[in-house]
Amino acid sequence: MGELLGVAVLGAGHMGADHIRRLGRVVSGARVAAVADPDTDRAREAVAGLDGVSVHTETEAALDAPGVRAVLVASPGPAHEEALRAAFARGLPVLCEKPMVPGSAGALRVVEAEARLGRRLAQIGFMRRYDAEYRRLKELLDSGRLGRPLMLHCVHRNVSSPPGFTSAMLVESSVSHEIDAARWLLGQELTAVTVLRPRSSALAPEGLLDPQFVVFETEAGVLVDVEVFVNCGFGYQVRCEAVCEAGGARVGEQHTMVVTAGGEAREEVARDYLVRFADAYDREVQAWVDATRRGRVTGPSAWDGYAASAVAEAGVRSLAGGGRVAVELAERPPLYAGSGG
Ligand SMILES: NC(=O)C1=CN([C@@H]2O[C@H](COP(=O)(O)OP(=O)(O)OC[C@H]3O[C@@H](n4cnc5c(N)ncnc54)[C@H](O)[C@@H]3O)[C@@H](O)[C@H]2O)C=CC1
Ligand SMILES: O=C1[C@@H](O)[C@H](O)[C@@H](O)[C@H](O)[C@H]1O
Repeated sequence: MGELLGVAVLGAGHMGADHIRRLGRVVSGARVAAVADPDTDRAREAVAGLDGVSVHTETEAALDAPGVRAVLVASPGPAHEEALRAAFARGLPVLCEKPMVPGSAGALRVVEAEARLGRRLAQIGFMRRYDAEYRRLKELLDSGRLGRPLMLHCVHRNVSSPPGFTSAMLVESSVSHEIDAARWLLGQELTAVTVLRPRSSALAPEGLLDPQFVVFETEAGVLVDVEVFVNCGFGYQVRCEAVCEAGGARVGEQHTMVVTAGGEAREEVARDYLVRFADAYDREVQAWVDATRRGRVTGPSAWDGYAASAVAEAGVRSLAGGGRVAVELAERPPLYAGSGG
């Protein structure tokens, strides 16, 4: 069906390399046209075996490379605002990894820049919305069969944190997924956050507050708790249980194979998000490619990215000893009516 969508990928690290593989070999309708990464060796390694990809050190050079019609941003969060603005300036649709921009001020600047364009160009990489289990949970909650949701209990565990991961990033980077998932599942904004600090694990790097226990309140009085533990050592686990007036539902427990041998049953645990959410990333990127080729923008919006950053920022203030911190959201521009919570 027509010409392949030429994509410029910014950042060829863990996520960028995986998205390059996905665009080049998994999804249909797209090809990698250009890659930008200051580490050109890493970029070249990521595109090995793919034809017709130009490699650059600068964002602008990649966006202006021949054949580029869309952008996938997989650079570190602090580089996202500049990348989004460069894409907007060229009218290029963009799939931007989370967090859209760390910090509410920069995230709001992105929302305002897109609102000035008068049309959506950005989709934010909250892939849980494309995970089969989370989608079933969303459908069940929306059906009303369980009555009104009262609480969500969430678990988010990583084997180990990457170098440079800070205590604030447990909220800004890891829990940003639960913030978006809760807003989406419940169809409500989160209005306050309290971050509690249990004693830190001996497996956590010196000075890292890990684990943390985060409690969100929503505008309709639902409580959402999240255990986030990014150096648990034993596996990647993401779970969510909804407790409603007429029943409950859990996701995230069966995403595995159970091996029975030698008189015992052994359950495999994913090692990381690339394994646990492989299908969700595939569906996310395929949906983005399909919509982009039809001239549409769907999925989590820049407003959803902003709301997640504003909630996370309140969480970081709470983590720093602020107790219960209220979330202040800017007025939602009409462009985003019906978007997210
Ligand atoms: N959706 C998800 O589940 C996940 C999302 N992420 C997000 O993906 C993004 C990248 O994370 P990782 O791949 O883990 O980081 P990484 O550190 O593995 O890779 C980042 C790459 O970006 C490059 N880079 C740095 N500045 C750049 C710039 N201005 N322009 C282009 N490239 C630049 C670095 O040289 C590096 O190769 C982050 O926003 C992160 O939060 C990461 C892991 C999972
Ligand atoms: O987005 C992600 C990482 O950036 C983050 O660091 C991890 O905690 C999450 O599990 C992963 O999905």
